[in-house]
Amino acid sequence: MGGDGKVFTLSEVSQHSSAKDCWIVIDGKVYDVTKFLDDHPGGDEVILTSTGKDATDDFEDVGHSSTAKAMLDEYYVGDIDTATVPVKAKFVPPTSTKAVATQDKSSDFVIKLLQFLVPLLILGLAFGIRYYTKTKAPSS
Ligand code: HEM
Repeated sequence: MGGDGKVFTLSEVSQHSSAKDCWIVIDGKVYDVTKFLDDHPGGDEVILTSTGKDATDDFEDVGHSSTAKAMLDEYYVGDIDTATVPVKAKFVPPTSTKAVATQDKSSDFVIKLLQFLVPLLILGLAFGIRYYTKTKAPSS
């Protein structure tokens, strides 16, 4: 089946969400899988739950074989108007980058301070011991 360059909106595609008339969207393309529903090895239910939305992730997550991917062409009816498909939410790390940056800066400062203070402390201790042992030592 050829697409004839047709472009559908997501709401148009959503009108074909039943077992008797079933369209799905995968990778920006619209497929009329009505005739395939009964033959689908994964059953018709899974395909029906993937209607009315971008089913690319559903299709990819299953790990369909190249044979399955090649079968898609047969059901191609047109393209989706991508402007009508909601953009997927992007992953946002739980802590803001600003907080992480400040945390990094303060621990950096503590490390630098310790790098400066610890040798001084050791030097001071060495001088202290030297002074103490020198004054206590019996004079010859
Ligand atoms: C036109 C679209 C689709 C085609 C041509 C198709 C084709 C196939 C084929 C040939 C298999 C057998 C295994 C393989 O060769 O990878 C399969 C399995 C499967 N498909 Fe699809 N599929 C389509 C859409 C979907 C969608 C939208 C879902 C939704 C999640 C889905 C879920 C599954 C599952 C769960 C299996 C595994 C069945 C099992 O191993 O028990 N498929 N599909």
